[in-house]
Amino acid sequence: MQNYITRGRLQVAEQLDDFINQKAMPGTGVQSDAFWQGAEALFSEFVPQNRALLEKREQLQRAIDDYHKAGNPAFGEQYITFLKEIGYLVEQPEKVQADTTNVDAEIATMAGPQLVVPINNARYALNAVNARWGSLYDALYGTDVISNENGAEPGKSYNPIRGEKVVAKAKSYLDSMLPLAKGSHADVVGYKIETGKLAISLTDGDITTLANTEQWQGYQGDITAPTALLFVHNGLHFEIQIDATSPIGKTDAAGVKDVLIEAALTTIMDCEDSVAAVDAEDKTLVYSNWLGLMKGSLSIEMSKGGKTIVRAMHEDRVYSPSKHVTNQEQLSLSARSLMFVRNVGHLMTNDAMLFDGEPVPEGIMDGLVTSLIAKHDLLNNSPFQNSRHGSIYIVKPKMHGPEEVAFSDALFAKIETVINVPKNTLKMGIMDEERRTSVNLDACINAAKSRVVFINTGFLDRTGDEIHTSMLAGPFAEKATLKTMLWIKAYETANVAVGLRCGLSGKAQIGKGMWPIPDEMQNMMDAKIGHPKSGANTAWVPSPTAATLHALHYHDVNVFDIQKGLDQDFSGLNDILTIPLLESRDSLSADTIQREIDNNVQGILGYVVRWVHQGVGCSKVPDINNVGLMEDRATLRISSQHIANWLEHGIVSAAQVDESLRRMAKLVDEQNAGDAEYIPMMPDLDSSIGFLAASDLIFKGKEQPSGYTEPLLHARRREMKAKLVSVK
Ligand SMILES: CC(=O)SCCNC(=O)CCNC(=O)[C@H](O)C(C)(C)COP(=O)(O)OP(=O)(O)OC[C@H]1O[C@@H](n2cnc3c(N)ncnc32)[C@H](O)[C@@H]1OP(=O)(O)O
Ligand SMILES: O=CC(=O)O
Ligand SMILES: [Mg+2]
Repeated sequence: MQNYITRGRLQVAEQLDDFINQKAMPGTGVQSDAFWQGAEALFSEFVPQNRALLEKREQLQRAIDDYHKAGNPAFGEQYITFLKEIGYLVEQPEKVQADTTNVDAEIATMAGPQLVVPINNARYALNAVNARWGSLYDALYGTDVISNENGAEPGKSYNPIRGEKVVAKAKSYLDSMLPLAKGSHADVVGYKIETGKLAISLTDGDITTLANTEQWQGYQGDITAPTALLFVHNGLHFEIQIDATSPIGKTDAAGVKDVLIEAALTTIMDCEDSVAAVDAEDKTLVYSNWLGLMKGSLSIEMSKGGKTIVRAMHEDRVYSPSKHVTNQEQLSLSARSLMFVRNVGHLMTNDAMLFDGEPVPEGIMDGLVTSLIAKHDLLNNSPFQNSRHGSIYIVKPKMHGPEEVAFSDALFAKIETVINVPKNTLKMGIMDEERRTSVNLDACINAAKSRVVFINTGFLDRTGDEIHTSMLAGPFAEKATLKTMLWIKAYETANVAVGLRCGLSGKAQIGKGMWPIPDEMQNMMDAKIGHPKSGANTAWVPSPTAATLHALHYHDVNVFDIQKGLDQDFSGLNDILTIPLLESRDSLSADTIQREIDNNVQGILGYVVRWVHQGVGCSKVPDINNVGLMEDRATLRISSQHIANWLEHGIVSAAQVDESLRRMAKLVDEQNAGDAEYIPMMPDLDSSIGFLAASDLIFKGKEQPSGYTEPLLHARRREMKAKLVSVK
């Protein structure tokens, strides 16, 4: 039984109430009585509005379903007219100009990777905030960007053949990021500072310097024997690290031991799709990690490589600057990724708080509590600073259209009064990941034009919404084909164009989505160069290593130059609205269908069982070819909606899906056999809560609001938690 503390019309779970009053609030200048009175007023104003917005989603979906059921054309003029008539497609405002102020450089004027991390995993969250800088040597050595050919397998201990390949590759990157006036970094035998300038000795005895001497920013160590030289290119810093006594440095003619590069400029601390947080206990953990990050106090003891270490947030990096940079004694650069917090969307409620006896909309609670916590950063209650401009960065996911953005904008304004911070302190990252947002993006930006700090194409949720919205229009193309079709290309292009025409360049991020194959880094390198080339100044990566590698793309491409040459008037509406249906049912062989179902079912089970049984919100799950895929709630939405769609249109039968579920459950249990924490689904599948959750997600997929997976996942996780408590 949950104990609640009464706060006017609110009841707050005791554990959360204690956390807010005793940990989060002290030091914010916010008084308990005023806070809870403000919170009560906030919920009373916004709960009914939240409900009405959800009802509007349902109403539109019913109208769209009826339209398709009646056999109307799912394209062209008639379709567009219909979408306008029902209020799905709204009149776009003429000229939208974002006027957000006090935005940190990492968001506004820099271009580089954005890391996303489940906030309830302190170990990963700390790793993420520290991923502002990454070792290029480690990133290359540890991934398939360096091939195993010719004896270069990673092996158990250091392989010098692989090491040589790493150094050669890193130096070729240096040649393009930091060209020398003469020769190559591969031929350098010494990097020295002489009379305030860089003197770079080459194997042929010549001494050269940088082609552009302004790139050199400073150094660490003694001026006569620097341990690090700092450079800048395309606004990103990097260091050549020198130590001729280190294991790597002693094999290098110039004593270079590593190249350290600025990597994850920003990180999204995720309370949403990568976490499983279903009750007061889980939400308190989420919020307390955020508090630790905002107060700079989060740390964990962990064992790694046989050693116990303490992981905490990194101190700034300090250099002696070169003369053309500043006359000051020291140059200090942030060693931490600038943090956003992703709140949940408008759909879910959570009984960590009750309002008039009902669980509150979780998004409202997240907004209030995460903002209160972030006030510590504004008041410098931390040895570190997140925003140097007094802003709190919140990502709002899964908003459908401009009314929902306007709701968040008004909510943020009210939260500002409750926690007593200036208007527009709370900034908004708008996920462009629902179809109604994509087709009304100018209006969405307009609805938060003084807060917007990013628009990001969350193509995974967007694909799930694509399927759900047009569930009754016909069977969809195979899952892998969906991401190559007209609609998605137009959506991606339009997002950048809208961002540019709304004045986001220089003020906000135009972002691209996640690389969901964490171990395929060479493929990421081939694919993700497309992001800066498309004019996006950030894109999501799943890990610090991926951030380090993806950072190289922003050296290859100057995004802000690209943005200047792009067509800002692109609309692509017809293409965006072209539903990616299967061209012909006959093109699908029985084998293809079986494979598609098995693959989807395996992904669903592999993810869901850990979510429901263990509370793990983001997993690497092997697909049918044994390739580990990042699975989160958005990828689950796609897989479950896809099967629901094929069931609806008779491409597969319920019996076939059920057979696949049972066969794959055995396989998934086997794949997890090495995990001591894993709770198997077998042998009694019909009473396995995880298995039943996966099955519901498919068979009840058509009825789920917008095809979201949260309602079923939360219910089953709560059931599992209750069961685990009862057997203790
Ligand atoms: C559609 C969307 O909403 S996408 C957004 C949601 N998705 C995400 O947030 C993805 C975040 N990524 C992850 O959670 C993980 O990378 C996974 C689940 C994909 C893979 O995790 P694992 O299988 O544990 O990774 P793996 O074993 O290869 O690596 C673990 C190491 O990498 C680090 N790591 C992995 N991912 C991250 C991350 N996102 N941030 C920080 N560190 C990370 C861990 O700290 C760990 O290092 P440590 O031992 O020094 O602590
Ligand atoms: O949140 C990201 C997505 O792709 O969905
Ligand atoms: Mg998403």
